[in-house]
Amino acid sequence: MSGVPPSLQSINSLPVDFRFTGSPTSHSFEKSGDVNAGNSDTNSSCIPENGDLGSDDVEGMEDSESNMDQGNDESPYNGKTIAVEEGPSGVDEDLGFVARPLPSPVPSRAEYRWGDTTSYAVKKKLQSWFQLPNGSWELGKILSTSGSETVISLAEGKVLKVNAESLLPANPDILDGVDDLMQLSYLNEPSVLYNLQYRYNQDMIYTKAGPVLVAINPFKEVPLYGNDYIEAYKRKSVEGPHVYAITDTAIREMIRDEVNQSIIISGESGAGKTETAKIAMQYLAALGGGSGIEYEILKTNPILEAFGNAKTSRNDNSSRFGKLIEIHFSETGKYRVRRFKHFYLKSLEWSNVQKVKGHIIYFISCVLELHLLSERNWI
Ligand SMILES: Nc1ncnc2c1ncn2[C@@H]1O[C@H](COP(=O)(O)OP(=O)(O)OP(=O)(O)O)[C@@H](O)[C@H]1O
Repeated sequence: MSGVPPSLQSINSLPVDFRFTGSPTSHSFEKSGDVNAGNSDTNSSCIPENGDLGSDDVEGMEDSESNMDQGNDESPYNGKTIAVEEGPSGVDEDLGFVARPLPSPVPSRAEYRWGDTTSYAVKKKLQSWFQLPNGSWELGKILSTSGSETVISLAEGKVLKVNAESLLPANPDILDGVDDLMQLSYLNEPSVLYNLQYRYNQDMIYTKAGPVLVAINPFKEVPLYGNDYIEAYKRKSVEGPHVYAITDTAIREMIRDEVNQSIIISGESGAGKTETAKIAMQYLAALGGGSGIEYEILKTNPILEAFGNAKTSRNDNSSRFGKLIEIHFSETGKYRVRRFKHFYLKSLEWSNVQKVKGHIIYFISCVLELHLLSERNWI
């Protein structure tokens, strides 16, 4: 398996067993002022030739759009307007039941927020994202606006009349590929997906989201690892988002604040949790000077995997065990950071409870714990 999603599909609209297909550079989604890019696979067949898809919303898309809404009920991006229903509430004497109170027509704070950015984008005629009925996002340029109706030009010269509230503002080109999603002016679903894809196309598989590191599985070798990179992150001569940087921060904060640290690696099966844990351990092992028990533990991985892994429909090398890896550091490490001969790794395996016990634990199947211990407590 390799490659990127064929288009900027909505997270909520991804089928359960969505697979990556195609090559890493195929189907790349360009963003330009002319909006002449995008995925030709997107659902153009449902768009009438005159491009006029109705005024309130996109006509001719009702069926598929309502399907889309069903899949996106929780999304703040589904462009739904707030239904203001009128009618009595209280006891209905004819029917003899207590009518439920009607939803408040007052938008929530979140709705105000999204509404504000959308109207700002429309007013300024910024590039905006429009969600097609198949869930893909397409970039459009706002041509004109009157009332709630907006005319946008999409890829391949398609011109649509849409409800302004169904649009989400896109970020200016200067923010393309920022290494922290927090830097985006507009933090909405298509902007996040676009930014991740933009970086992924250049083999930048790591992106920060504040203190969280987002990693995209490249399904190929990427030139981001090895001694040169480890040295660079140790010296802090590079600052790009990386597992090495997260691991470095964890260890430094453990030593500085004398507080144990945990690195929680979560993601669906095949996302790359096990590989990511190994990359973090490589960094710790290198801090230990490149010899000692830490390397021995790393070398046991293939043996553990031989017994504890299996081929599944999602991953040729799927871990059948959850992993908790505790790494104990001596207090003296505080002063002699390089002397990690004092630490040892203890790798605990427990049967794969996360696969049977459900959702939440399922996503937390690899935890690295860094413990600062007094040497006299060592076993
Ligand atoms: N950083 C990476 N660089 C290159 N390939 C990777 C990387 N991360 C993951 N992969 C590829 O993806 C495959 C699946 O990754 P991995 O086994 O770590 O997934 P997982 O999240 O642990 O899955 P599961 O929950 O099923 O055990 C790996 O065998 C490897 O081929």
